[in-house]
Amino acid sequence: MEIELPFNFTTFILFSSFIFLLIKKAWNKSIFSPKGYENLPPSPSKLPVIGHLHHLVGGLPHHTLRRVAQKHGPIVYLQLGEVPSVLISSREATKDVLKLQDPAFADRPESIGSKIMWYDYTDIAFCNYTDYLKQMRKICILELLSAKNVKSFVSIRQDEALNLVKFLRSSSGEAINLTEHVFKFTSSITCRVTFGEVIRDRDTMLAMLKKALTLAGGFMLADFFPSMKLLQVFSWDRYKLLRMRGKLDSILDGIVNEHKLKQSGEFGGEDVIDALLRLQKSGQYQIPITDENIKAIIFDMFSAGTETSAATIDWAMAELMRSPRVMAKVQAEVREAFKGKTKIEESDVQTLKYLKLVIKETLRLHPPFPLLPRACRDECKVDGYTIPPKSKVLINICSLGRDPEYWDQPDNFEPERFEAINNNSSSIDLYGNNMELIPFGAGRRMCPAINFGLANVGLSLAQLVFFFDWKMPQGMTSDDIDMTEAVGMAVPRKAALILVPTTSSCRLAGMID
Ligand code: HEM
Repeated sequence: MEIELPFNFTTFILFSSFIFLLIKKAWNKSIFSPKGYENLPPSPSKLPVIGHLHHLVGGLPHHTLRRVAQKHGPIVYLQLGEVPSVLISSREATKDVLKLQDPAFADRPESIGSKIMWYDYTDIAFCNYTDYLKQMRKICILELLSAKNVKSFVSIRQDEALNLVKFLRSSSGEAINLTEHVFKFTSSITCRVTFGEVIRDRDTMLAMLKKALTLAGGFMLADFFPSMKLLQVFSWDRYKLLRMRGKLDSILDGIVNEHKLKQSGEFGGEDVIDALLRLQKSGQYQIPITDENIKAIIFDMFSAGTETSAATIDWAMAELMRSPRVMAKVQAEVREAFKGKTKIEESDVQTLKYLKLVIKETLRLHPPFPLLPRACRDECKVDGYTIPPKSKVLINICSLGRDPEYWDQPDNFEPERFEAINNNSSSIDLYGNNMELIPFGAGRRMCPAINFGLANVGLSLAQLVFFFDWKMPQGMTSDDIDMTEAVGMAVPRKAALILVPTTSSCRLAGMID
């Protein structure tokens, strides 16, 4: 997410007038300094009006902020425009925020993008920690993504993995866009789980989602000056968001109404919308569930479930291609485990120890959400420093995963780091217990779908390396794989991964025909 800078002429005029007004206001009232707070965390140099915003320029925010932390320490106070913000980059401070003081930091920061697209924060991911959120998270964990339901999604997952394998077999020896097909794979699973089918508007929704996720990260210029309503009104991005929301609303209205007429899910006859409609009708919850709430939650599932898993599979394949040793080792493990089988079962995937390490290492280097956004409602203390009320708190998962204090040769892709005996990293899990590795977050806002996400990633990767050998397109080597990250809330790779699958017929025989 780079900051949107208003460089076209019309906005330049508006922007100049706005800056003039701000300077005047700031001069008179010093509006943006958090007055009265002693012992704020250390800060870099600050400019009038924009505060520390200039420190975000020059790359994606998790990288620019990592550089800020390297210079100023693990807890840094930043005044991003009008928004008091705190950057957290050490294991100890993260534990303080996500574990020891979890309830105090369980809100989410506001952003125009998430407010518009996620129904005024009535979803789960962007909602503050209110009674409504507690109720909806409970529903999500007990009814929608319970271990029982995640198991019942197995047939959907296997079906879609098979479709992917069949497509790749038909393209054997040809260069294909793996990124695109992996994205289709994860979005088909999320669609079928959420809507009961791969909806005809899937591609429109995916295109909207990509744009919405880019704008929802809280890095739009207007997000930094919430009191400047004019800036919001004239924001071109806000206009784009409102148009997208209108379109999204009519698609989701159609889907919810269809479900009201006919129960159409495929696992146990109930998909996520069916389950939400059932709970709405039962009236068993203290806070009534409205149709708007249902639309917010299903867009949440669709958005949180699609790009995160797709990006993880894509990064893992890119890393495996760049590391033939690891690719050979994981292929050997998977091929040995599936030898003689006629079907790949999820229970078999669960036994693949090295594959699990590959996934862990991928998530360490490439967490889909490198900056965990939290907010505190009241004044708090972290490591003795004052965190002003309503601060935006950004936990830099990317810094934690690559800190040389916690990891040997942190930039190397070395799945073995998690298995070495007498190595502290061997006991590190993904469940929010070890703050140096928290790709699913931690504490009461931790990802409620960790098992679902890991199952999607595990099954697809196992099939990709079991059935196929992978080569670079002619004239290219694995050094040509571009590992640049793209702008987006879940940070995917910028360039598509173009690879050539080849397969041996004996491995496919009996398995997919
Ligand atoms: C590799 C896959 C995934 C990764 C790495 C991931 C990561 C995350 C992270 C970092 C958070 C924020 C946690 C925090 O603030 O502490 C989160 C929240 C969330 N995730 Fe996931 N996720 C994945 C897959 C999924 C899937 C498949 C779904 C649903 C179908 C999902 C649904 C959610 C929801 C609803 C939240 C909001 C929870 C809240 O704010 O209380 N995620 N996820």
